[in-house]
Amino acid sequence: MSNLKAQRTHLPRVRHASMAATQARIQPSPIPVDYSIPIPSQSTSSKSTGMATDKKHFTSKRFVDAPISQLSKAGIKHEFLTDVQDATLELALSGIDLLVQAKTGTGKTTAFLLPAIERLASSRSMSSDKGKILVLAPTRELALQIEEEAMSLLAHHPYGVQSVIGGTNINTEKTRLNSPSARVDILIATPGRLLDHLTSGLTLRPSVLILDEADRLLDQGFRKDLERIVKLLPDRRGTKRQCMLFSATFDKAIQDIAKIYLNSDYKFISTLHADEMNTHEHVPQSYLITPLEDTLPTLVSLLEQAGPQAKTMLFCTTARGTAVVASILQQVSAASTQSMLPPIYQIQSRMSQAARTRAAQEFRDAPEGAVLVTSDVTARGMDFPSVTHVIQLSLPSSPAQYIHRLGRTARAGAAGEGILILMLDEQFFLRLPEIASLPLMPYTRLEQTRTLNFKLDDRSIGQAYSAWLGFYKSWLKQLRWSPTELVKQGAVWARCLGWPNVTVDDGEPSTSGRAPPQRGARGGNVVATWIPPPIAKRTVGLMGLRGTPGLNVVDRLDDAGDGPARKAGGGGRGHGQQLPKAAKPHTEGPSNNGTAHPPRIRRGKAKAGP
Ligand SMILES: Nc1ncnc2c1ncn2[C@@H]1O[C@H](COP(=O)(O)OP(=O)(O)OP(=O)(O)O)[C@@H](O)[C@H]1O
Repeated sequence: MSNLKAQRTHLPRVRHASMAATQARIQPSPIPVDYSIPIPSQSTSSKSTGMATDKKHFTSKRFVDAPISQLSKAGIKHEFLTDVQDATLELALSGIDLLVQAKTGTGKTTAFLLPAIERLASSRSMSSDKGKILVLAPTRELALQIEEEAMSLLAHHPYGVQSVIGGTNINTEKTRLNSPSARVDILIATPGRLLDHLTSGLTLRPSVLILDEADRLLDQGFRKDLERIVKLLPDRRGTKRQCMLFSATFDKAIQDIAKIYLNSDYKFISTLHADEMNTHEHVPQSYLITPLEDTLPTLVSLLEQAGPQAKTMLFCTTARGTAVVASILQQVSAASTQSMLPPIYQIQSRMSQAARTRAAQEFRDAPEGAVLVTSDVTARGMDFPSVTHVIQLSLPSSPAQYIHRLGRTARAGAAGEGILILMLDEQFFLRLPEIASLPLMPYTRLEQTRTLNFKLDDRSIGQAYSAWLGFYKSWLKQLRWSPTELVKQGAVWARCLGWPNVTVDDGEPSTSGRAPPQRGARGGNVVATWIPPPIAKRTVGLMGLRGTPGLNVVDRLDDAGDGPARKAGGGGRGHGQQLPKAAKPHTEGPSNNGTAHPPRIRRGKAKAGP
């Protein structure tokens, strides 16, 4: 991946040569940056990667000289303020409302926490009110990370912090929130869980309200929750509540919505210069176009080329997709003694919160050599140290999401590299105005891809297939796909994941006069064919795909979630199965990559989210 990284010249089980044959041979080169500000603790190139680093988001102002308390100074681990910290500190201390845009990884968390803590300290209020500073974040992991940073900044203050997030025991949270002796001066929350508390009796009177990743919190997914939360807080006009909204991305529409939360004299601060890209210029960004069938082998080859020392975040489109890709990588890694893959971790919203938190911690602690396969739950705000590579597999959900995901590398002036893998029809993404203006170059360093051996269970393939259809359904217009084409492509993906052929009785008596090799229970020919994974009628309806040919629609999935609900003596997929009436089996597509077909397992409780 890095051109300076040692590359393998020969990969095992070579399948075909250069993917890049049709792409221009342009080598991404980092743009020279200004290193004039001395940062003694950090070098300008990364020893492990040789990649360029960028210190230009640091100022020459020191925290020791900043207008903040000694208690706060004692808790800060950094020497120089970043540009966003410098640009916002005094304004935020004055109590004015702020809308702040600054690049990923430039220290926005300190930029909002520090002045909020200072205002609390200067009020000298030691009341036991909870959540005097209320911080909202879109994901649980981010809320936990902000809590950590708040604890560190509060190390010498007499104040306390608590997070309230979904997926954890709400009663434990309530006990602390109801305890008069527990200090919860800063409350950090995900919107859904905060609403649960507010609607079950928690009263908050925050004097500072902060929205981190504010554009995400104000977009469709969270907007209603946010409106309800604000209604459950005291009317802003009757209080002197300060509101601060931070993100790396704010489009015009979101800026307009943001005004609802801000006083009319709010200040908009952007540390992005007018002609500057929203991503870091020193991060080489490249894209790789591949047929859908080659996506997984390409991905594995990329990861192997990065080598066992690379610390990579690999973003997938859906939670179910993340789970199958993680499983495939784990199997590929375990199966080959020659595998160059480092340990594989996984985070997605279908996992228990305990497993998510554990995976995040393990990946955070890995000094180098790890892959975190993840859905968008870690796309924003997460500050994993030393991430050398960000790979985005298939379409990001928006240009803003591309920027946030890429921002998981090259943080705080460190080095990094981003690679976007798109299938052929997804190339329109590169032409979107916000993306076309970025320094994205064709990736030309992939020499070989290889054949993969893995096994996924029916349930996982079925779920990933269904999630895939759901994800791409919302991109049909841009992909120029009809619903039928979507279903056809979904079948290709299911085959890539190893959904195998079955033998069916076609119900047709032989007309050839010759005896068929085998007769089925319906008296017809037993033939090998391919039937897509079953998908519940209700899901098909919700996706707006009712009546689309090529789906294997069933009334409902069985308990295992991997086949039609079985009645005595029939249904289900397997040897000698009858063709479902609604199913038009799709028989094209690649071979199943040599995958086998293990037993079914029970399906867990359904949860929503990436
Ligand atoms: N003044 C500073 N000097 C050096 N490092 C800093 C400074 N301020 C913050 N950092 C470090 O920079 C990293 C990124 O900070 P932070 O997570 O707050 O960035 P961010 O701007 O919020 O990023 P994102 O947009 O991805 O949420 C963290 O590891 C943090 O400790």
